[in-house]
Amino acid sequence: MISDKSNDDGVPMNFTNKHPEFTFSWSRLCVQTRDDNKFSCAAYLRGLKFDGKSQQQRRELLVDVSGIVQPGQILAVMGASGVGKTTLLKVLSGLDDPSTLELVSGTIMVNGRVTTRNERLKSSCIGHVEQNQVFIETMTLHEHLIFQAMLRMQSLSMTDDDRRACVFETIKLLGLEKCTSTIISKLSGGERKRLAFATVALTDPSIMLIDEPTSNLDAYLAKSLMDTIRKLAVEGRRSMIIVLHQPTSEMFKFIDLLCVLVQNGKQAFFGSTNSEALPFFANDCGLIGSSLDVYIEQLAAPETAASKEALQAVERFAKSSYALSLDSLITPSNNISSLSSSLTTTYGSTPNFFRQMKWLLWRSYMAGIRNRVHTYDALVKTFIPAVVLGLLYFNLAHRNPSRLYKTNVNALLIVIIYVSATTCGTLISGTVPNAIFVFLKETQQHMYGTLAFYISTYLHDFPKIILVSATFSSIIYWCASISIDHNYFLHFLAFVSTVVLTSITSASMGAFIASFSGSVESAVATTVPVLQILVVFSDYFLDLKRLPFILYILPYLSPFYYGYSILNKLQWDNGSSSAVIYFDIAMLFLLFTVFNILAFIVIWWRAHRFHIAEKWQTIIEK
Ligand SMILES: Nc1ncnc2c1ncn2[C@@H]1O[C@H](COP(=O)(O)OP(=O)(O)OP(=O)(O)O)[C@@H](O)[C@H]1O
Repeated sequence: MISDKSNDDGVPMNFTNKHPEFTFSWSRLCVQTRDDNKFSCAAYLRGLKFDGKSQQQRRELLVDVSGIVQPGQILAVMGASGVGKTTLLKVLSGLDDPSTLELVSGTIMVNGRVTTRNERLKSSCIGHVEQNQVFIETMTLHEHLIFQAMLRMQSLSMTDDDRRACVFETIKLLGLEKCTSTIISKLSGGERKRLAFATVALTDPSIMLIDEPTSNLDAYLAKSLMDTIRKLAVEGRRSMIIVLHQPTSEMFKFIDLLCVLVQNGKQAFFGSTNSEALPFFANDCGLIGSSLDVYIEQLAAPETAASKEALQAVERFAKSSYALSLDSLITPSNNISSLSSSLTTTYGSTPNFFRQMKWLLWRSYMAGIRNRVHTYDALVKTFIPAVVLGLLYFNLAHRNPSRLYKTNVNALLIVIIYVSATTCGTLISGTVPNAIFVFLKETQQHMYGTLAFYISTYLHDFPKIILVSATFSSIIYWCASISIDHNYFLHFLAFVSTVVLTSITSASMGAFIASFSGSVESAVATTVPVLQILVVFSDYFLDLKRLPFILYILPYLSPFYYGYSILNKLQWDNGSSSAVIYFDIAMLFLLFTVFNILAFIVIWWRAHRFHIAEKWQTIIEK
């Protein structure tokens, strides 16, 4: 519940100013989909569609949509489900996905100056509360906001204590005190909505775009939240755009401007809620009724069920005096004074690298300690096969001193590195795609860079990989009494280190596969067969000298080839082939480094490709 007190007290200090005031306008926006029929492997893996342009069937999502909102005003975008309200908000903030959407034409302006998607994304002054905000579900509400405050609040002069105080005020403002320590996955729909709003409000943006703030809220909470939004807009001189799905007459009290979209993303109205909307719908369109919610209900009807008047609303609006006066307000300006307060002066500054690392590691730790499923999964995958294999091969030397002994030990060596490497490879590919998904969202807000993300993810997962592979190999080593060396302890250390090194190399391959996978499922489904194929090239299953020429390179890419070679020499050569062992170790390190660099490059590319494409386009157009 939102306490009356938080609203009566007014807007907290940190939300009331300092940001520049921006008039936000857009003119004749037309948006189409890039529907692609052609199957492509990259598209399957990433859900992205780059090629096959010739086979595209484009669909119009927005047609000639224009509007303007000034500081202190609230604009509500309304219309039936699927008419393009969310698409409009995403295109305005720059959070649209250029791989599936194409902004065909139109201009988006701040203080009359035309902006690019990249500029809007970079600016700390545009805050977008998405319909389905991405959260790390195992964090508590308070931890989530602390993380956001530490990396997302732009003011460099703020101390960590100031940031904590802002989090406290935001929680109070949105009536979230009751669930401060609740894990996000356990929050109700309404609480998630308010948390999403709080996350963006923390950054004190001048322009706020909020997708369906009142859905999932009861009437009292919806009214209280609208009251808060109104205060943020009026007292904080913000330009607010909200999407409202089911407007009630109560809601219109909070709104200054109205933009109505109808089927296929066409604009049926833009203007003032009080003085223009009622006369337009009643007199110009001839709709039946006397209140705005009744008119909007009629406009939201599907084409087959809509009245003749409702169907003509788009045409009537285009010819109306309201459209003409809107056109005169949204013409781009080359005025120098408006340039001086342009978006480029509000680019967010990313915190320094060590701060990024510190808070990313903190978040991974806090989220990780509650992720019991993942911990149990790793334990089950480590202990059960280790105990089963340990029992099957128990005391191998004494049980089986025959000529089969060597064959059995070699089989056990390859089984150990294969199971350990696959467990570690899938451990990484089973978590990294989700982390990348959150990273791609957060990097748009300039919270942290690719390097800090990659290193912190690695530092968090690295100890787990070492623990899993060392525990697994140690259990089997001692159960099977593998060592025939006199120096048991040294042999044991070399053995376990080899299994760990092979496993972290396989994990780096898992990271590489995960870096371009669209989901955990596709990453794991690719990592397992890749490792299965590579184990065949370990020199255990095949006579590698007889390989066809075309496959000649594969053993050199296989961590199992080097790992098995080291274990084999440690077992039977009694230290006589140390030069070969050093070469194998060096190759494992090389593979580890190369695959990590490749994974980093792919993740960096995914985070920056649209910026680069936009920059190229600007250079070409110049
Ligand atoms: N990236 C995309 N690729 C293809 N089609 C899309 C894409 N994004 C949106 N659409 C389609 O565009 C239409 C408008 O979607 P949008 O989410 O903007 O509607 P909406 O008015 O916000 O609906 P709702 O009120 O139900 O949230 C829908 O038919 C949707 O399927």
